Amino acid sequence: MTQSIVDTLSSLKVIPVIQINRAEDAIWLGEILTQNQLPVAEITFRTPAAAKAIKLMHEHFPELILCAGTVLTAQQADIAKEAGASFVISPGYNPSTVDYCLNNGIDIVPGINNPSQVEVALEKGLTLLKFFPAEASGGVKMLKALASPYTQAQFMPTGGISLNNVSDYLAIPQVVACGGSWIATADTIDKQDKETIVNHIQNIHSLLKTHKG
Ligand SMILES: O=C[C@H](O)COP(=O)(O)O
Repeated sequence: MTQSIVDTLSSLKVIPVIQINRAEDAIWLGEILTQNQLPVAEITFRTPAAAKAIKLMHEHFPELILCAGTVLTAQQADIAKEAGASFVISPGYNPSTVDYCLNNGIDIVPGINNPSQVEVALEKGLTLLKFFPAEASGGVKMLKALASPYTQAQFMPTGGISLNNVSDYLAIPQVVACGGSWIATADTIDKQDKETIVNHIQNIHSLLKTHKG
């Protein structure tokens, strides 16, 4: 992972986690994200449209930081990279997928939610980790406890995060950015409900203006 991408994620603070059913929706969605100063998206491999959606978003908005989420296999990691994703994210720590990515120049942010997984990741040289599922794993209290022995680790908490608790996570110094599907849910994307998505982004910006750190 390049420091420049980590710095950009850290300045944006929130990553929309996107499940897309019609790849073409990636175009208007990418436009909304870039026009509303949240130029970042995690497109999840939870639908057959994921790869094409990544490709379309990357082609139309090359300035947008694009990653592939729910990457479970080496093959998906390859497809994501080929489509234009800058890095891939997995829900858990899958040793074979991680090793494949490390050996093939694909940046990966693996999911962890306990100390043993953090240590396995650090041993591989991976310091940016997804804390997932954040709320169900103990939330802010758990992440603070988990982060404290590993000063070199940084985290992207995801799972159960919303406007109500995102500030609490961002207040932890080792948190780079939080992921969340609430910004552009699968349902709002299916309905092409652009107004709701823009409102969510504007609410994030309003909240972050008051966020210290
Ligand atoms: O990896 C992505 C998560 O499933 C998103 O969680 P969320 O829907 O609670 O924001």
